[in-house]
Amino acid sequence: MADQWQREYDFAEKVARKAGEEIRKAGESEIRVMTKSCTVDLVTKTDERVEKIIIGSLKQEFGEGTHCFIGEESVAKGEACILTDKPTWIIDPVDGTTNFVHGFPFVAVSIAFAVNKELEFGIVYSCLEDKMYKARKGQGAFCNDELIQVSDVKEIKKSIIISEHGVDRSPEKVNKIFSTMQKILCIPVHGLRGSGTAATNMCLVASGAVEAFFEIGIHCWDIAAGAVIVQEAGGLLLDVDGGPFDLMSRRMLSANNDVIAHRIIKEIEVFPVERDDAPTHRIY
Ligand SMILES: Nc1ncnc2c1ncn2[C@@H]1O[C@H](CO)[C@@H](O)[C@H]1OP(=O)(O)O
Ligand SMILES: [Mg+2]
Repeated sequence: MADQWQREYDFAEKVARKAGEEIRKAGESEIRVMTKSCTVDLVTKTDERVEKIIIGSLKQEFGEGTHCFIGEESVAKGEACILTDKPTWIIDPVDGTTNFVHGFPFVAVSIAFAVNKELEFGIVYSCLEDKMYKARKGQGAFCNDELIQVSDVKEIKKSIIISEHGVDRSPEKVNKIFSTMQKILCIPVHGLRGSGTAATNMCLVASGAVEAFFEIGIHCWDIAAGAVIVQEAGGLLLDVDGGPFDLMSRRMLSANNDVIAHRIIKEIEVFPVERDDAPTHRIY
């Protein structure tokens, strides 16, 4: 059916905008910060409240029990993080919580929808910049309703690459992350960047501002919506070892093309992380 999921897609955009408005308003008053797995893994009442608003609105619109939900804060409170064949919303209410707490101006709402374990569409609302990124499978990617495309740069020495360092600060992991960054920086590339939100980072790949973004330790809700946007903008998604992308693996490389992707993969020092859908799942 040509316009199957169109109603969900249109509604998701409205909900993302409403969530973004809530985040903007909340950022103007005092933000009470709490921690989750460790002292640098931050969460606020806004994360929890906005997730409730998003899931509540979706349930009200589409009926209780018809869809499944994977939301960052619900999973943090012990709900399952398993992707089944059922229509499933994958939600990060505030991607870039650390940025939000500090007033660093990149914070995004990320909402994706999957059916039969395939992503149908993704919405990333970068709410402080007021940029609405969206893409639906087979229909192109857009920022504020204008078509976006990945960059056509093929020379790694003319690229900007994004990576982040996550919240796990064990020296062995930090060493691996910085060793990878050092090798990439010394190729040399034009620059290394990071906006502090994975969802926005993926939109920067999709809109051609950078050539690639990779991270190990990322969660499915950080990247599900961005994954559709990158692919629909002509980019590709891979595992950090060059294998197929797996949404639940917590390993992701998005790039404008396979030349850039494989040049970066040569430099990535992989370290183990527990899958999002591991039975013993712990967030960190
Ligand atoms: N353990 C982890 N490792 C790596 N990235 C993580 C992470 N936990 C969260 N992130 C996400 O990675 C980016 C910064 O590294 C943000 O998008 C952040 O999402 P969050 O703000 O929703 O927690
Ligand atoms: Mg996130």
